[in-house]
Amino acid sequence: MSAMKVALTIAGSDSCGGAGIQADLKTFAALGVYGMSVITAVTAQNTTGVVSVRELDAEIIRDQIDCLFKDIKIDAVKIGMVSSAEIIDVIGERLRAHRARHIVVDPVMVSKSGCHLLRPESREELVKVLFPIAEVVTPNLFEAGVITGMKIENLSQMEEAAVRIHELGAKNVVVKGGHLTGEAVDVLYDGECFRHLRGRRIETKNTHGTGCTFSSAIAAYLADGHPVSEAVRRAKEYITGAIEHSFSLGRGVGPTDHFYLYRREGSSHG
Ligand SMILES: Nc1ncnc2c1ncn2[C@@H]1O[C@H](COP(=O)(O)OP(=O)(O)O)[C@@H](O)[C@H]1O
Ligand SMILES: Cc1ncc(COP(=O)(O)OP(=O)(O)O)c(N)n1
Repeated sequence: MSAMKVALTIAGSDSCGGAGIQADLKTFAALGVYGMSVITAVTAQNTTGVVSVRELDAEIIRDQIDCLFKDIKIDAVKIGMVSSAEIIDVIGERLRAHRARHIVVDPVMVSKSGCHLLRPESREELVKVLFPIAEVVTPNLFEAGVITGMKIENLSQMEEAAVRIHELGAKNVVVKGGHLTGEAVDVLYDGECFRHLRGRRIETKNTHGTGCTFSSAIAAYLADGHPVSEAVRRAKEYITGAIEHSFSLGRGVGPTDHFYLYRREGSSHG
């Protein structure tokens, strides 16, 4: 039997479990990878929005990272909500020190409900410190627009944004088209070629945590030894299925289902 693969998420906690650390750990588990977490911030959040945010101190973030890397071989790392420049700096410095491999950066900026999960004044630091250590970065249209200063409304603009983000140091860029209309197409750029990852658009309001789930699925497949293009292709298939089986929870935007493949026929949810 081959050794268990291990993935680490460095992200914020989402109290309602649809995004952040909780979505990442569910994704790792569903994909058969052992999941570990470094929490950067705690959000009080439900399906209708984010009520409040508390960043953790840089020291406890550093200690979480150091104690894991000193003890355990980590096959891939996903980075989500990082909140502030100080937190970004400690993550970048410690991941470099530990020579972390297969880093996926989801440059989370604002939640779907409109709450800032990264201080706007720290956006440049995120790009400067975390993009050069990333194997894959996964901006959505808004994030790609902020990073490049472009207005992005179609596939050719997504390609141009991917090239510019690649120039900022990320080895592979996936610009996600989840917020366009029509087919859900993402653009992968590896510095040489573009690949269009096409998925059927699912008509649902329940898309809480889609970006978190997609990026942690990429990390899980990288941990499992897949090359980037295959990891991204499989992650796209996984998020499409998870959105297809998303469900209503609470009064707002419900979560995706990570475990639909495991449910016995006949079981149901709302
Ligand atoms: N309604 C949908 N139907 C199918 N795929 C979707 C839908 N919404 C988002 N996706 C896919 O989910 C992934 C995450 O994208 P997106 O929702 O844009 O990220 P974020 O949560 O960062 O805004 C992408 O692969 C995107 O194409
Ligand atoms: C703690 C935390 N991290 C990230 C997000 C954003 O998640 P995302 O997958 O981009 O989608 P929405 O939550 O905005 O639907 C979050 N909400 N909370």
